Amino acid sequence: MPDAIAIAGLRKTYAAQGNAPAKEALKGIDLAIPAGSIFGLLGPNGAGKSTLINILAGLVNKTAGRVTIWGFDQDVNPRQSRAAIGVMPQELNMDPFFTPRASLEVQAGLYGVPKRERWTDELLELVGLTDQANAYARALSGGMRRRLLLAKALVHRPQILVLDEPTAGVDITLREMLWQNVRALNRQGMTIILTTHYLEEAEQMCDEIAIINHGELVVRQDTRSLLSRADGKTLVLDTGGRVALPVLPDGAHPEWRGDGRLAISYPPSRIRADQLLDALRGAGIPILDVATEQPDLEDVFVEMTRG
Ligand SMILES: Nc1ncnc2c1ncn2[C@@H]1O[C@H](COP(=O)(O)OP(=O)(O)OP(=O)(O)O)[C@@H](O)[C@H]1O
Repeated sequence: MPDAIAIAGLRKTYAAQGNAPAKEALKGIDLAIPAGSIFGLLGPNGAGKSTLINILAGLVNKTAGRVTIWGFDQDVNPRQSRAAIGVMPQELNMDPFFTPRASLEVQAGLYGVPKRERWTDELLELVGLTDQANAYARALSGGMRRRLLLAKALVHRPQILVLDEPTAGVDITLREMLWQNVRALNRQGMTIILTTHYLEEAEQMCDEIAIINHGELVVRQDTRSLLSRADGKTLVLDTGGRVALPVLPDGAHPEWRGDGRLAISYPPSRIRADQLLDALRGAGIPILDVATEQPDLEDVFVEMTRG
């Protein structure tokens, strides 16, 4: 797969303003995002995610480094590199006097999309705004505005779609609709980059994940192997009530839960589940039911961004 985006040595320092000192928001990021992926960009508040996205979108000037979008160097071919990317921003401000249809037409005009190549009606249909096509934007609900922002990001048929916190404060129905849209676009070949604070969502949606912290890339991995980095699993057993426990393999930590079940956390890199089960059975402890609990992205995230 060629890279949709290649970033090398990317730095951003915001100049000092008044009493605020200069701020180094990105400290030399190297990152390649493969074409066709759904890529998650995660990090705690202030990590530099918006700065990175705004640089990609051409809204913030970088201090140093190279950004190549769909094969076009941002400094050499600014127009082509901008045309390859569409950004759905976080904030919901929009012109209150434009209807959704007019908004999309204006946006298409800004990108120089000729009239016959516009797909306004299809876009309105795609995001479920056909019925509101001619309503004033100020009459749209927050959810409808968000959908309009998604449509606006797509007017010029970009190869890469960037979503900045697309589901922050959005209800379940809208969230599902957004994700259906995003998956459908991805199936058609569009590369998707998203930031989100909902780690569960990133875990479900993203093929690959990068975590940045304090302006540095701390990890970039496919989601599955990232999850397996957290070396901790839990075996949860119903032993029919509290019983005396035998000695367990070194590294296993048993604990009785409030519901009377026995939870044994262990590092799967060193201990296998059957060693634990053998030890219990060897001590004559009945095992009425077994479940396992895997670490999730939240665990990995906390581990990677600690300190
Ligand atoms: N225009 C600016 N001028 C000065 N400092 C800025 C500016 N924009 C961002 N910063 C600082 O740069 C750092 C990175 O901010 P950024 O908004 O990129 O983080 P983020 O990861 O997007 O955070 P969040 O999840 O809260 O949106 C922060 O310390 C922020 O205060």
